[in-house]
Amino acid sequence: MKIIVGSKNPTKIKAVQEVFANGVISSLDVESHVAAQPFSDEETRKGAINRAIQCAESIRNGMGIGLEGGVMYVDNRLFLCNWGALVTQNGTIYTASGARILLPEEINQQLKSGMELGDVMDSYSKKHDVRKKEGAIGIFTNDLVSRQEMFTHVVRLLRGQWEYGK
Ligand SMILES: O=c1[nH]c(=O)c2ncn([C@@H]3O[C@H](COP(=O)(O)OP(=O)(O)OP(=O)(O)O)[C@@H](O)[C@H]3O)c2[nH]1
Ligand SMILES: [Mg+2]
Repeated sequence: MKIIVGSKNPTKIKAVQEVFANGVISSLDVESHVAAQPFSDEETRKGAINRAIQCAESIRNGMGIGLEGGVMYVDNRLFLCNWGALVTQNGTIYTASGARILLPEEINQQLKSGMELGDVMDSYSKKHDVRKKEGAIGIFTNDLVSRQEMFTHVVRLLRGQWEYGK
């Protein structure tokens, strides 16, 4: 099975490689066509779908997978959210959401000022390219759950729905 992942972020690519271990996985830098920092479940999910569609349309006899991180509010508290989409060669779209975790209020203020979480996380954690390594979810779970592990769970949910629907 040929699969194109709509990102060059290694946490996303490795998640798909783990779940589709026998697949032929490649990656494509595609636009999410949503804000660089999605601010709701709907916008984050749309970004994942947009990525997956572009990937599916770029390959014959293969599938596209889009993975998108974002933030959303529950009771006025800012949570990290994650969404994935799988688009089959006949255009069927499966979606699934991933783990959520509360973000510190100071990060909420910085995102509301227009910053991207990835940039905020690097300065907050005094690390480089957190978005490509443990992720915000890794930082705020004391590395118990990494961004790749979180996306792996999302991709399993996508694959499971695809297999059930076959
Ligand atoms: O450090 C982080 N740890 C995380 O756990 C996380 N989840 C989301 N984001 C940020 O939210 C925006 C959209 O996310 P995103 O899906 O576009 O991710 P990305 O930009 O890293 O990948 P990609 O666009 O190259 O595929 C980007 O600013 C991401 O950095 C995170 N940053
Ligand atoms: Mg991005």
